[in-house]
Amino acid sequence: METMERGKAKSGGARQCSICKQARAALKRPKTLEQICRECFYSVFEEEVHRVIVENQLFRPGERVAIGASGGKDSTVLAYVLSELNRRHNYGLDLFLLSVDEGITGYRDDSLETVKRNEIQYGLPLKVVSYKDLYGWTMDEIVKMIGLKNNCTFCGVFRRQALDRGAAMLKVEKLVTGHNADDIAETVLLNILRGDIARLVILAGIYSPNAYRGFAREFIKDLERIRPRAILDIIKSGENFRISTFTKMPEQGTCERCGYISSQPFSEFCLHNDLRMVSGVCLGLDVQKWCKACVLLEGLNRGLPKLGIGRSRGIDNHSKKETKHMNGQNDVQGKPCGTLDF
Ligand SMILES: Nc1ncnc2c1ncn2[C@@H]1O[C@H](COP(=O)(O)OP(=O)(O)OP(=O)(O)O)[C@@H](O)[C@H]1O
Repeated sequence: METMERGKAKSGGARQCSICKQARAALKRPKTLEQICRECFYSVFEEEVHRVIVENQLFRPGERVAIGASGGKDSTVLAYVLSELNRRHNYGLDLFLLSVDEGITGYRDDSLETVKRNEIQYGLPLKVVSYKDLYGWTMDEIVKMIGLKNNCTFCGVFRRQALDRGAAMLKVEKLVTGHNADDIAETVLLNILRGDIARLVILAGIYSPNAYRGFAREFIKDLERIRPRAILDIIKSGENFRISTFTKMPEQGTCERCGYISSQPFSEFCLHNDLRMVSGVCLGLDVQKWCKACVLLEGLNRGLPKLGIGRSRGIDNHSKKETKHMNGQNDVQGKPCGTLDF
């Protein structure tokens, strides 16, 4: 969104809001190219969210809905807008804040303070679930064991499942998370760049920042500078993709170990990656239908943290050593190991 500071410099003076025709315009909306004031922006934004909720029949009266609350700007806006619209339009929803405490000192403990303030401001009950309680590990402890390189995989997979588990504890029918247009456009672009069309359809996952995403972010921000609508158009393209009937879509199942959602059974992962699979036993584990969180956790608990972290080109020596160590034998055939990205 372009603020009027830049616009003013170009036009040489402040403009009037094109909606109320009274206040000074504070920003220019990329979506409509209108120059509008702060108050009018709030009301059109809230009205648009309401329209999306109604047109897509996102909720039913009486439903229990959890808001994934990280304490960041997106979920704070989401918590505010949803509680406000629920009250204003009588949706009849029972709203809750749900926070996952990953156990990252100096980061999540700070943002949880914001969520606690939201609990009071919006009068929404808060449930906090922690990695320590759910998995027995904090992210700080995981990083100590595995290092900085692959920790995003643990954080992302555990967070996704922790939200599912928190939602089950709250007995909610729905869980909503906050995503801004930049994030969604990046995700569309990344999925195209990775050739991951299945993900493009479901726009799945709460992604953690990584270097590749950083490049995608810079690229779309550059595009936006040249053409303000670029971000919205990337999203539109993502929404309008037609998937060929040959594209294999991820199947959702239930993890046989923890009972939560798994989008690709670990047995399939073993087969795809040429790991020996004999009647449901892969790497000595009975992993016929394990979710990725369970595989990662098993790796941590066995002191084999790279178990379940796939590589797209060849299996590295460390992983080979780990899998040998687990079985005492040559269970891994040393063939390429695909990226495990649920
Ligand atoms: N620790 C968490 N606890 C609860 N919900 C979370 C947590 N982390 C992420 N989410 C949910 O997933 C959404 C997207 O998370 P992401 O990590 O992409 O952060 P973000 O885009 O910076 O959002 P935010 O500004 O809300 O942190 C958040 O808006 C929130 O709804």
